Amino acid sequence: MAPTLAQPFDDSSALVDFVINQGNGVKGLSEMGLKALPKQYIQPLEERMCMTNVQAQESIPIIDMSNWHSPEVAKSICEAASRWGFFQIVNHDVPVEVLENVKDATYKFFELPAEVKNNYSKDHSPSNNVRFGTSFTPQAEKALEWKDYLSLFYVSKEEAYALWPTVCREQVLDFMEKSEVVIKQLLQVLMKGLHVDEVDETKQSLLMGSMRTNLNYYPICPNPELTVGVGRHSDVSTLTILLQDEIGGLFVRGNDGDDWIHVPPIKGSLVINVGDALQIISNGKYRSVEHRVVANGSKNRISVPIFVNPRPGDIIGPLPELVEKGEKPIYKQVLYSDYVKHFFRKAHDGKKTIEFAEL
Ligand SMILES: COc1cc(/C=C/C(=O)SCCNC(=O)CCNC(=O)[C@H](O)C(C)(C)COP(=O)(O)OP(=O)(O)OC[C@H]2O[C@@H](n3cnc4c(N)ncnc43)[C@H](O)[C@@H]2OP(=O)(O)O)ccc1O
Ligand SMILES: O=C(O)CCC(=O)C(=O)O
Ligand SMILES: [Fe+2]
Repeated sequence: MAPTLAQPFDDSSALVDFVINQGNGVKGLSEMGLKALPKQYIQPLEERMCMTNVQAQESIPIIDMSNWHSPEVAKSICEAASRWGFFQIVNHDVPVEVLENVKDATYKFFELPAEVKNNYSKDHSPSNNVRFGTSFTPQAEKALEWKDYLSLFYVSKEEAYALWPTVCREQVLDFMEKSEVVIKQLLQVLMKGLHVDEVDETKQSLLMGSMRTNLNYYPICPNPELTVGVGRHSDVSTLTILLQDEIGGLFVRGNDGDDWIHVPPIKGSLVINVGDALQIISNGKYRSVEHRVVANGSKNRISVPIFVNPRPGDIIGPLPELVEKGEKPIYKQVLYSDYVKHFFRKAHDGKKTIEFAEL
């Protein structure tokens, strides 16, 4: 029986069929006008956001990039990456219209009919490099997450033109291309902070040899307090460059390890965070920090992260420059694609992914 508002889903397989197999996603559930959250999305108490754990006085650093190569700015970037793992940048070189265009394109993609979006799902997409999905890894999760996404792994412009959805491909390509300048500035400063003065081609390729952009859509949720948009995790990237809209809802783990800090939307800014790959490469000097996204009861939210990564075939481990100076390595050498597969095969579990690389 087709789900209706009066008779939403008779069993779990009907929900999975509607949300995952038919490509309606949580956007489809939200637009049915459900009065209550389906039980599959109810998170255990300990995974729900509790406002008493929010540190309202704290905030992650906001860094003005107009003088990015000055010693003062470089120092604040390196300090933010080691202390917070997260910061926002303003006055960077990515034009504001590029940011606006990619947000509009994200809405355009999610407004497509479910059967069109479903052509990009794991079961139907012509390539693993383009994937429309919902939640994080539904087959491994006890409770699902209230998020739909399109994930685009960049290989070449030609492949993007051939495979990526027409409604968003140019805008995503433009966002990725224009962000490269700031990514290189940040990596140069961060490497200098490790006393690695030259980022040669080999190092550049290790740090930013592959890129993936996700378009995230968090629709209005009937009981936002019972679920999550994205559960606690750290990214597996080197750096993540995140564009969020004006709604808010991203929280970052505070320095004391218990509290959460909201990342307020700032028009024209980009949120930067250190991923596990950079924590490993820097032998723990720069920290990938746990973060999560809450669901919203009255507004749809979008975000567009660019995950800047090593290439899947790269071996990552603490930089030889650090170990040669006598630093004791705390991580082993791992094949990056093995690391990423380990991340994707389990539900979000905070900072646990990095244990895969610990010595
Ligand atoms: C989606 O919500 C998210 C995502 C994130 C992502 C954070 C990141 O940092 S993404 C950066 C990922 N790294 C790369 O893209 C590096 C380059 N790519 C690779 O190394 C490979 O493409 C691969 C990702 C390792 C996939 O390798 P492959 O050999 O093709 O193996 P598969 O069998 O296709 O995939 C393994 C396993 O992972 C699942 N998966 C793959 N890609 C994605 C994806 N984009 N989104 C979700 N899940 C993906 C796939 O389903 C497979 O699982 P099975 O159970 O089917 O075996 C952060 C937070 C979020 O909420
Ligand atoms: O939507 C956000 O603000 C963050 C999403 C996120 O953490 C991710 O996609 O890895
Ligand atoms: Fe993330």
